[in-house]
This record gives sequence, structure tokens and C-alpha cells, in this order.
Amino acid sequence: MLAIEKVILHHLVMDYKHPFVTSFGRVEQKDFYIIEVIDQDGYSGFGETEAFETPWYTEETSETNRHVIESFLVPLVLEEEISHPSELAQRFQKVRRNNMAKAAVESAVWDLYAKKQNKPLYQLIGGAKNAIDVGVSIGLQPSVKQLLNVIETKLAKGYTRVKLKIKPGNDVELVRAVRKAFPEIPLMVDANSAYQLSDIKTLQQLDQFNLQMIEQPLANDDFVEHASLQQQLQTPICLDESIHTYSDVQTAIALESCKIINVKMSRVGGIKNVQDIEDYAAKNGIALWCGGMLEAGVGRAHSLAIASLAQFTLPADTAASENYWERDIIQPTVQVKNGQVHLPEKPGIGYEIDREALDYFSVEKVVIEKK
Ligand SMILES: O=C(O)CCC(=O)C1=CC=C[C@@H](O)[C@@H]1C(=O)O
Ligand SMILES: [Mg+2]
Repeated sequence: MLAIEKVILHHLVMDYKHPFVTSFGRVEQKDFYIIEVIDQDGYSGFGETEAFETPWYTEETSETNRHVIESFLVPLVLEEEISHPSELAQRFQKVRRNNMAKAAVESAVWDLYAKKQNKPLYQLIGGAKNAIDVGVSIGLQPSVKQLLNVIETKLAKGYTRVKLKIKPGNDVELVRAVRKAFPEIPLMVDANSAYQLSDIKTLQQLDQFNLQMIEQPLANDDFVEHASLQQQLQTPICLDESIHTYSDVQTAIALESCKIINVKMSRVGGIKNVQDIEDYAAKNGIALWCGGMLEAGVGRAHSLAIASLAQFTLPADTAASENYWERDIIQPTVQVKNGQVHLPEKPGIGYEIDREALDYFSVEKVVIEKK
């Protein structure tokens, strides 16, 4: 039994090495919370809030994460002992949606539980491999020349697949230039919902470039229109922003809105929900892969653990710490060698929290104790 006695919200602000630009805008810093849960025996588990500062990607923000965690989720964790972290998804159903807030707390309890079981988290959740193939996601660049240079440097670091951000006006010719320079590389594009079904002619032109997939071309609630688009495209559609729940996965599969799903633990509300989605995707022959949220080390470690599940067959967007940060908050940092991250075999997330780095980036600490 886990009796959580204390929860600490470490409020951190970290600057990215380079701004990340998508069809929605720029991300330059990460203002977020590391959630530390501490139990009766003094064990700590860690989770990370992954919402951005503005609600462009999902409806959540770093501030709504804090509000929901502090006012609603932490009281639910403290009120009663937990026999297994998979119970929390159900306990959190008293709070609607707010998946990123839920995932940060639930994943921290999984880390704590795995540490007490003396097992790596990826093994505890049923991971099938201990080396993860890693691709890299490259934001929109000021010019094609700069984009080609960035791709060159990432390929030299061994990444196994390149994902480009596209938006109307920065699409067919951009991909043509990249394909010309790199005819063989595994390549995909992500539109972050920048298109409408009426843009079909443009999207069909992308079929000529042998892309692994087109990620989230249409709006986040357009299951029917994605199905119509998929019927008229050869390139597989991958859904990202559309998928928040198990039932979204059922809808996408039933309507044939996509052939591939990008799973982010935070977007679907935690590790238990990822396990259920993985099970359903396996039964229905839908390929999964683990997306990234430009996380810091704790969130990244959780992403890597879910990427070890058997149905996650395509390279993950889990680039190395040095891709984002001058200094990360875990030790060792995430390293990519020959296109893979080797999962640490230590208990829990397998990476130590770098307490000095945590203090360095900390702007506030909220401590909530069981009454
Ligand atoms: O490197 C990563 O962590 C992935 C970056 C990335 O592509 C994304 C992060 C967050 C929001 C989006 O812009 C995007 C995605 O849509 O997958
Ligand atoms: Mg995406």
C-alpha cells in the first residue's frame, strides 16, 4: 500500500536552447511543474506537467495544470491509500478532462511505486524493449537553407527519422527541397491542424515524397473529415491533437480517420490510459509511436518508458536532452547513440533528479501535506 503523505509542486522556468516554431507560433521557454510525491517510507516519485503556457496545443496551460493539481488531484491522492498506481485513472474521473494535470500526478505515483518494487518503470508497465529508436522533430526555420543545415546536423547525430513542421505556404516546395537534398531519409511532416479539407489538392501533392505519415493535418475534432482525407491520400495520416481518450482511439479506428496514432502520455491522462490504448491498438492493428512535448528530463523519462511498449513500432520524438537544453534536470541526461536511447535499468524512471538543477530553475515551491 502506498500512503502518500506529501506532494511538492516544484515550479520551474527553463529556457530552450533554440525557439521551437510551429504553425501556431513560437515556444521559447518552459514554465512548468515537477510533481514530487512522497510516501510514508520517505520514497519520492516524480512527474512533469507538459502543458504549454498558452492553450494552443490543448486547452490546458501550465497555470490550469497547477490549479487542477493543487485544488483537486492532490486532495484525491492524499485522501486514501493506493494499492496500485493504475487505480488513479479511475479516482481522477471525478475531475473532467485536464489530462495533462492528471498525467503529471499519476506518472509520479508510478515512478514511486516502481522504485518501491525495485523495478525499472518500463518493465513494470510491460515494456517489450530496452532500446528506443529516436527521430527528431524540427520546427519551422527562417529559410530552406537553414532547414537543410539543421537536418544535416541532426542526421550527423544519428537520428533515425526527421519530422518537419509544415503550414500553408510552407509545405510542398519545402518538402520537395528536403527530399531533393536527402532522397533516402525516413521523413514525415506535422501540420498541427493548419489545414482544412478544402486544402486537399495541396495535401495530395505530398503523396509524391514517400513520407512515413502526415501528422494532424486537420482540426482536432475533425474525425469525419480526417477519414475523408485519408481515403483520398496514399500517405498514412497520423492523429496527434485529436486523441485524448480511449474512446477517441475507438472513434478514429472505427471511422478509419488515420492509420497511425501519436501517443503522448500527458495528452491521454497518464500511463494506465496509455496501456489501455496500446492494448486496443494492438487488437486493431494500428501502429503507435511516442510523441514529444519538448519536455524536460522527467517527462522525457516517462515518454521513453511508454515508448518501450510493443505496439510502439515507429521512432519516437524523444530526442536527447542536448537537443533542447543547456542543462537538464536529470542525471544522467538523455543520450542518443546510433539513433537509439538505451533505457536505464535503475528502479523507477531510471534517471536521478538533479537536485541542484531543480533548485537552479526553481521559482517557487508549493508543499502540500496530508492533514
Ligand atoms: O521534440 C519533441 O519533444 C517533439 C516536438 C513536437 O513536434 C511537438 C511538441 C509539442 C507540440 C507540437 O508542436 C509538437 C507535436 O505536435 O508533436
Ligand atoms: Mg504533432
